[in-house]
Amino acid sequence: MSATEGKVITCKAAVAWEAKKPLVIETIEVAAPKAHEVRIKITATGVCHTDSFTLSGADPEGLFPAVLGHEGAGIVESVGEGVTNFKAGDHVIALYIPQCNECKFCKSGKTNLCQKIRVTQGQGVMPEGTSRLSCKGQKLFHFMGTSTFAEYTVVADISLTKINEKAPLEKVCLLGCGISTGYGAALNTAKVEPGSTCAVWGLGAVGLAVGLGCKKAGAAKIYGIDINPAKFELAKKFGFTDFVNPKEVADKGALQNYLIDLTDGGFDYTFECIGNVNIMRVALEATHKGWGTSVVIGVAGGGQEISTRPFQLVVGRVWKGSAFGGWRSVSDVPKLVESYLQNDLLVDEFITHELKLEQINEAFDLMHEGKSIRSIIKF
Ligand SMILES: NC(=O)C1=CN([C@@H]2O[C@H](COP(=O)(O)OP(=O)(O)OC[C@H]3O[C@@H](n4cnc5c(N)ncnc54)[C@H](O)[C@@H]3O)[C@@H](O)[C@H]2O)C=CC1
Ligand SMILES: N[C@@H](CCC(=O)N[C@@H](CSC=O)C(=O)NCC(=O)O)C(=O)O
Ligand SMILES: [Zn+2]
Ligand SMILES: [Zn+2]
Repeated sequence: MSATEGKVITCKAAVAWEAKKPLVIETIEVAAPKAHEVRIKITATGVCHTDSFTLSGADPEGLFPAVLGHEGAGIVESVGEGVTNFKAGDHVIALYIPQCNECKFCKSGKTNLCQKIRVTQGQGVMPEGTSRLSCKGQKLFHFMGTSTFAEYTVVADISLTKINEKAPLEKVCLLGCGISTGYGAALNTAKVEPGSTCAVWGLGAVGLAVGLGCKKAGAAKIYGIDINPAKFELAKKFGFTDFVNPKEVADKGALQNYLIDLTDGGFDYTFECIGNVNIMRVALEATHKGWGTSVVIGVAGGGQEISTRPFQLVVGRVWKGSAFGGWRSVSDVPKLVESYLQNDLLVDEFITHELKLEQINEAFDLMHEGKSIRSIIKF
């Protein structure tokens, strides 16, 4: 039994008091876990573009004040009543898509989108309806069921997976979102085939991981498309074979037409990893007539809509979306950790910066300046 079990823990967290404002390092209170909840000591968290998206105010589900962060790993500090699958000391990764194995979605075998606690997760509270986080007497909202920008957090016991203790938590925390998302979008959602041609818009962690997935699937060509050419050299490590900077071909007409000419009819698979609805259209229309598949991964702001001529679909192009790469979180994330430990999945190569919690706003700046792939906050 830990010394803190059953007690409120006072610790540091980066609090998002309001949209569009830098995070503030505060002392917060983290209440003990209730039934079917687990309190974790977070040891490391990545900073994903989705954290920035929500902080920007564009997320219709964005609530403030909140503790953001959803790419975290750590060690179980204590468990609430009825928790049977975790104990203090377990090494874990927090999961923003849970896996209950009981809901209609889990039982369908057709999706990884467990809906057991999705409503309360979107309301920024635990499944029982209240928050475990507070600061200066004020309630803080949870974020994506994880809130990993804090030294301690509380998650539902279905929003957590136990991993091999040999795995370095400050690396494999990235399997809680970006890497798993891109890798799985290629393997599980698109189901890229050997010999195919692929194109990825947006060479952040998500896009680079799509490249890894396409390479694993045996793609013949993997195009990286980004307006920041500084990403191209690094992307070669992730399997990318060719690069296009849209700014450099802007005088050659619509990008999709340019790419269709360049590739003898278009790509077999394309992936949008930016969150830009105009690029989602370009990515769809750059796929090959008759069979091309385009996967939307990027998250676009509230009110944004995608459009294309329906004829694009009539003639066989397929538009799909992917959340967390289609992985069934509790079962699959430990397997991804094993792949990493067996040198079958790159993880370290995504990490460009290691920062302290006090430096978390620098992680957002580095992302916006295009200077980072992933910054890791080490606690
Ligand atoms: N569906 C899902 O499960 C998930 C979705 N996401 C979303 O995926 C997207 C990517 O996330 P990160 O890799 O963390 O972002 P990031 O900010 O690290 O990378 C985005 C990249 O897009 C490039 N870019 C921006 N505008 C562009 C344009 N017009 N044309 C070409 N390239 C352009 C940037 O230069 C940058 O390299 C975000 O929208 C994020 O919210 C992230 C994780 C999971
Ligand atoms: N809250 C947003 C949608 C945000 C979103 O699309 N989230 C992705 C994960 S992004 C991770 O970095 C996702 O998997 N969504 C599935 C879900 O159930 O939320 C909005 O309301 O538009
Ligand atoms: Zn993310
Ligand atoms: Zn479920």
